[in-house]
Amino acid sequence: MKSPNCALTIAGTDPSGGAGIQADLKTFQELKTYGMSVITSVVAQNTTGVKSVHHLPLNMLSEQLEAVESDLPIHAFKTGMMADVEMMKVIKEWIQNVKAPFVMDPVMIATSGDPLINEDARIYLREELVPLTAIVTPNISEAEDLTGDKISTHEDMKEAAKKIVHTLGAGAALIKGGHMQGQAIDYLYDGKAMYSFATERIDTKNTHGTGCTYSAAITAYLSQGEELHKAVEKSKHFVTSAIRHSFELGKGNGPTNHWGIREEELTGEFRNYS
Ligand SMILES: Nc1ncnc2c1ncn2[C@@H]1O[C@H](COP(=O)(O)OP(=O)(O)O)[C@@H](O)[C@H]1O
Ligand SMILES: Cc1ncc(COP(=O)(O)O)c(N)n1
Repeated sequence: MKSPNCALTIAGTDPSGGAGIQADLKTFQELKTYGMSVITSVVAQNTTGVKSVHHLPLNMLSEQLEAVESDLPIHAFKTGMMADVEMMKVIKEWIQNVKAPFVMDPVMIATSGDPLINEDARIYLREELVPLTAIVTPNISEAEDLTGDKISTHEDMKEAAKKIVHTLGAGAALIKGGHMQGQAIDYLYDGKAMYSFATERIDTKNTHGTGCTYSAAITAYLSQGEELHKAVEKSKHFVTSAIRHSFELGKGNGPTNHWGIREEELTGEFRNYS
């Protein structure tokens, strides 16, 4: 068999299987992408929240990165939880030798409200890592943190996307509207054009891992050579299906369904985006 497209995630874990590394690998697999993973932190969490976190020693982080990069192709990679500046420095050094699109999910707070990254790390992420990205995918509060501006309207979302590209130096910015009212609308700005991706709001609390799943899907499509705005459009479809078919599991915010898209292929429920 020919060699597959290969995607790597660099992120924290979720033993309950809905977010982090576990969500990323499930997404890669669904999208026929060979998935690889480098763990930054082991997180004891479930659908109700984060219980405790253990950061891997820095040498283990760099040795994992080296183990993957020295042996296998990387066609695209993403980062999720990177808890502190020391870890980010190791990852930055590694990124500088890798010639593949970098998708950053600027993970700061879990859906449960628990912080996943410290204050110094927010600044380092913004100043040193955002400029290396092909695309950064903040939700509303992460976009507010990155830009320093309050976001209340769709116009504010578009302004934030432009600022993240033109002022912070990202390759592109996708501002996710999951936490706004009304339709679930996301805005993508790639430095030239503004695109919007809209779906109906699905009435569910089971959204644990949506951001991880979305950015992993974008990484998978980019690893296949898909053009950026097409990769986002297809990923919006993927994450919407995952939310529509999400699971009533656990006592908190249940996980999304990574095979939701297969259920829709069977029943023919496809959506178009503006
Ligand atoms: N209830 C919902 N119905 C439909 N789409 C949603 C819903 N909640 C979130 N989304 C979508 O899921 C994706 C993840 O967005 P968001 O929840 O804002 O990110 P995060 O998980 O990082 O907080 C976006 O495409 C957003 O529009
Ligand atoms: C290790 C890890 N990374 C990221 C998230 C964010 O999850 P969500 O996609 O729900 O914002 C999480 N809960 N745990």
